[in-house]
Formats: sequence, C-alpha cells, structure tokens
Amino acid sequence: MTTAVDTENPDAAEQAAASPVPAAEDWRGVAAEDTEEVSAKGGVFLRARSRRLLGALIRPHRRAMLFATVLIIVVTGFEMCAPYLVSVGIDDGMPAVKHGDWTPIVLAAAGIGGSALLGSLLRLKFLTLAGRIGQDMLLALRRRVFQQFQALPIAFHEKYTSGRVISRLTNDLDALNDLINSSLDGLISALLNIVVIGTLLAVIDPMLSVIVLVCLPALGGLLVWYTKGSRVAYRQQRAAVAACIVQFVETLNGIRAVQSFRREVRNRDIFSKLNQDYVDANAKSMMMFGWFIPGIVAVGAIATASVLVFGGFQVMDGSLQVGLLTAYILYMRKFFDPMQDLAVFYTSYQSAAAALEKLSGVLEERPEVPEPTEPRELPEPVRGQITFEGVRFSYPKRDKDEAERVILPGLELEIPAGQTVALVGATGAGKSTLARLMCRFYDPIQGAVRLDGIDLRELRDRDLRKGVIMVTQENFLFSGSVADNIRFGRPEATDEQVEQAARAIGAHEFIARLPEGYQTDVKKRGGRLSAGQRQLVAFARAFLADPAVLILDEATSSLDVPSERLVQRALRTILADRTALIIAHRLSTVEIADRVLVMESGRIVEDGEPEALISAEVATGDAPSRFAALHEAWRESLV
Ligand SMILES: Nc1ncnc2c1ncn2[C@@H]1O[C@H](COP(=O)(O)OP(=O)(O)OP(=O)(O)O)[C@@H](O)[C@H]1O
Repeated sequence: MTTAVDTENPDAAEQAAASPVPAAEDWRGVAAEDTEEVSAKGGVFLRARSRRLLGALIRPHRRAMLFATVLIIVVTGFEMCAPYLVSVGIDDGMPAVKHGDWTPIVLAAAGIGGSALLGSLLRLKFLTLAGRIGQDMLLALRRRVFQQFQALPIAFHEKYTSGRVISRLTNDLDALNDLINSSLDGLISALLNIVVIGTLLAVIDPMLSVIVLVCLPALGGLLVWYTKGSRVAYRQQRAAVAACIVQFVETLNGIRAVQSFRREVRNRDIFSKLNQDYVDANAKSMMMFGWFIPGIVAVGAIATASVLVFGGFQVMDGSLQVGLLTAYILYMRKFFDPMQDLAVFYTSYQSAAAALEKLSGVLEERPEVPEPTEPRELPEPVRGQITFEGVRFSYPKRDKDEAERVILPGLELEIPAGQTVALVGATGAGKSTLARLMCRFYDPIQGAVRLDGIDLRELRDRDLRKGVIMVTQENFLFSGSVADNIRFGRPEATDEQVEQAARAIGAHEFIARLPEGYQTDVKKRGGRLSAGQRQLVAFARAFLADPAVLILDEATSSLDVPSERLVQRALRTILADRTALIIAHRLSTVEIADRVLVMESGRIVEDGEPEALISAEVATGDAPSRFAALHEAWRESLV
C-alpha cells in the first residue's frame, strides 16, 4: 500500500520519496482502487489518466462545446444587464417622467424585459446543447466501459467483484451524469459572474468595494472549511456506498445459499450496519452543507447591510445616485449567490473526479493475457494437438505481500490430435488449472502451451476461442430461447442445425416437450430448466460450435444416471473427431477415454489407457496404481 506524502513531516515525506515509486505503467489499471491513499506521484498519474479519458471523450465534441461556452457567456452578459438598467430607470427614467418624458423609463423596462427574454431563449439553447453533448459523451463512455469489461480476461473478473463492476456502470456513470447535467453550466456562470461582477462593483464604486473586499477572507475561509471537510465526508460516503453495493450484490448472487442456510437475518443486520454507516456519512456532509450555505448567506447579508448604510451616506452627500446604489446591491447578490453554486459544483466534481479515476483505471487495465502484437495464423483445419512444454504456473498474487504458491511446477504433456483424455485426481490437484491454461484464461510463468505447435500467446483470441471451447459445471444459460442458447457460439446457425445438434447429444426429446419447444424462454440463468437439462443445452451449444478441442470440466456431474448414460452415448459422437480433455470425479466418464492422466500436486503421476492403469501394479510391489485405487473406490461408492 502506498501512503500519502506528509508535507508537515519532512521525515515521512523523505521516506515516501525514497521508497520505490510506482512506475507510470503501474497506474494503468485498477490497482489504485485497492489503495487507501495515493502517493503524490501516484496522484499525478491518476489525474493524467483521468485527463486522457476526459480528453478522448471531449474530442469529438470540441466545436459544439466551444459554441456552448460562447452561448453561456452571452447568456451571462444578458443576465447582467438588468441591475444596470434598473439604475438607468431610477436615475434617468424617473426624473424624466416628472417632466412628462416616459421614453427613458420605457426603454429601460423594455431593455430589462428584452434581455431577460433573449437570455432565457439562449439559455434554453445552451441547456439542450449541453445536455446533448453530455449524453453523447456518457453514451460513448458507457459503451467503452461495457466493451472493456467484456474483453477483460477471466483472471481480471476473478478478482474484480461483480459489485465493483455494477458500481462502475451505475454509481460512477451517474456521478459524471450529475456533473455534466446540473453543475457544469452553474460553474461557468458562477465564475463569469464572480469575475465580471467583481470588476463591475469596483468600477461603480471603489469605496463600497472595500466592504466587499473585507468580506472576501470570510468567504474564502468558509469555502476552504467546506471543501476540506466535505472531501473527507465524501470519501467516507463513497466507501460506505461501495460496501452497501457489494453486500447487496453478493447476497442476491448467493440468494439460494442465503435462504438455505437461513442467513437472511444476519445479512439484514450486516446490510443495516453498512447502510447506517452510509446514512451517517451522508448526514455529516449534509450538516457541513447546512452550515456552509447559511454562512455564505450571512456574510452576504452583512455585506449588503453595510453597503446600504455606507452607500446611503454617499447618496445623502450626493456622491452616489440612488439608482447606482440599487444596481450595486443587486450586483452584490449576483456576486454572493454563485458561491453556493461553486460549493454544489465542488461536491459534484469530487464524485465525478473519483468516478473518472476509477473508470479510466478500468479502461486502461491491461489484460494479463494480452493479444499478440504479431499474431500467427492457425492453419485450417485446426487439428487439435495440445502440448504443455515445461509449464510452470502460479495464480497472480492478490497483494504484493502474498507468498507465491506454485500450482504446476513444470508440466510436460502431449495430447495428440483427436485423443480423448480423462484427467482425474484429488480435489485441488490442479486439474481445472490445467484446463484454464489450455483455454488461455491465464499464461504460464515459464514454458508454453501450444495448439498445433503454436504458442497460445501468439494466437489471436478469436482464433483460439474458435479452436478450444470449455464447458464448465456452471453451464451458464442466458435469458432467451433454447434455440438462441444453443446457437450462442455460432449465431448464424439455422434452426435445422440447432435441432441437429440437440438430437446428436440427446436433448431434442426434452426440448420438444417444452411448451414452446426450441422457442421456450429459459428465463434468467436458465432457471426454467433442470440442472441436467441445462447441461444438455450447454453440450448442444458446444457441439454446434464444433471446436477442434473440447474441454469438459466436471461437465456431467449434475446428471442423474439415465441422463448421464444418454450424455455418455452422445459424448462418444461429439468427441469422435476432436481432441477432448474431460475432468471428472465420476469415473463413468472415463470409460469413453482413450487415455487417463492422474494428477497430484500439479504433477502427472500416472498416464496410460484406462484398462491398462486399472490392471497395472506399481513396479516396486503389489500395490494397485493410484488410478486403480480411485476406480475401486468409485465402484464401491456405486454399490
Ligand atoms: N483463481 C485462483 N486463484 C488462486 N488460487 C487458485 C485459483 N483457482 C484455484 N486455485 C488454487 O489452485 C489449486 C488447484 O486448483 P484447481 O481448481 O486447479 O484444482 P482441481 O484439481 O481442479 O480441484 P477440484 O477437483 O476441486 O475442482 C488449489 O490449491 C486452489 O486453491
């Protein structure tokens, strides 16, 4: 964890400077999200990263933004006319009326009305234009973030929880939306008002402006107090809301486990506590806002009262006209009011800056399994020969201090094209890890995994995904029809091809019995189907995709015995022309394998044909082979 540079403590600052500073490259990604505080140098990179993203979003709208800025300047100009015209009406118009001349007062009134009307029309134009630019930018950003999340590899999603993904796509995008929609025009008008009106006040009456000047330190003090305090309160708010979202999403993702183990009350208590933290953090920031706004109003009121008294004396001694004093007081209001807008903007800006930092982190996250810069073509047709060449592998560490745990110390394995291999071994032996490396969900830290002799790191992702497909025990189905779920990997497949695939693996009968056959909606996560039926659909999907290499990870574990037999039969057809790796605890699956590999602590300890291994005795004595022992245990469990 990096720590903030302590400017009040030179030793700490020196230590921080001496400690290894993360290279610019380290800040390209989501790592900083796990860092409670960020070093000065890290902060620079984060801001640069946010700026890059903002620049990329703004670029297509530069002209429109320039036009919008000109519009808001003109609008502010029109809105500033009114107090001056009031002074003209009072000082010039009223005396003229006494002499029967209505022209000056009518002109002043018309000017006030006309400038208000024009100002309003132009503001309407500005708001629609700014709204459109903002929404276009958000649309582009939302699209980029979604695409990036989809493209980031499994390794990223294993550590980046779905709660955080949802938070990026909702909370953070909303924060930017708020800034763009409500606060940006407030900021431009406020800054313009403060600068232009400050100058106007000094020009109208330099003496009275001394009073305004005296108030400025009080205003500045209030602003500093509020921005500092609200920054802390805001950070607490963000942390609290993130914890709420994570708890919410995890509870709902695991709703079955929650209800089965009667965790509702405990989870409700945890959620209530997190929710209370959020409410407290919110209350703190509301309290600060509650003091800040009346503070600004009070300073403004004191300044106005003082100007009224001193200005009154000037009016009486004839050095200031009543109309100008009125205009001065009206301008003063316009000078103090924007301070509140600035505070509102600052609050929105903090949310938006934090959001932008996180979103830019996601967008700059480099996949741990990057696309090759010079990809090699996979010769067609893909044969499906798999080679593990001295593969050493450990999972990426979740934090820097975690010790490295080697899962595969140095795997050598050759699976010839077309072979069906069963992988067995105790839980935690590394079977799924081997399968994940074959799909290139991860890269080895040493050695290489090859498909038809080509290192997977040199293959384009789409070529690899076409050649190697994994069916896991999750069998994820998406809401939509059975047919669409089967054609998931080959969207162009016809209805006939979908049905053929279903028939081949023996799923046609149950699908035909569904109320709307292949068009039946399987509902969320395939909830309308049984676990076994979901597996059959997943098999049909894999069969239709027709990969050269098929990996089945525990894929038949949730089938009952008759369904399993059905699938076993289908499997023989499916696996006939392709390379297959089957990870199975149920050794019935092994019967269809040409070869069995037994894994233990990341090593292959036995390798041979199933029958040969069952009947083999270890060379040194009369103990059965590990596979024979596993097979025996499995047979006994069946009895
Ligand atoms: N994403 C991960 N991050 C870190 N370690 C992991 C990860 N997945 C698995 N491991 C570790 O790697 C080792 C091998 O796990 P793997 O899932 O490959 O075993 P397996 O043989 O498939 O077990 P099972 O039969 O229970 O599925 C285990 O010790 C596990 O704790």
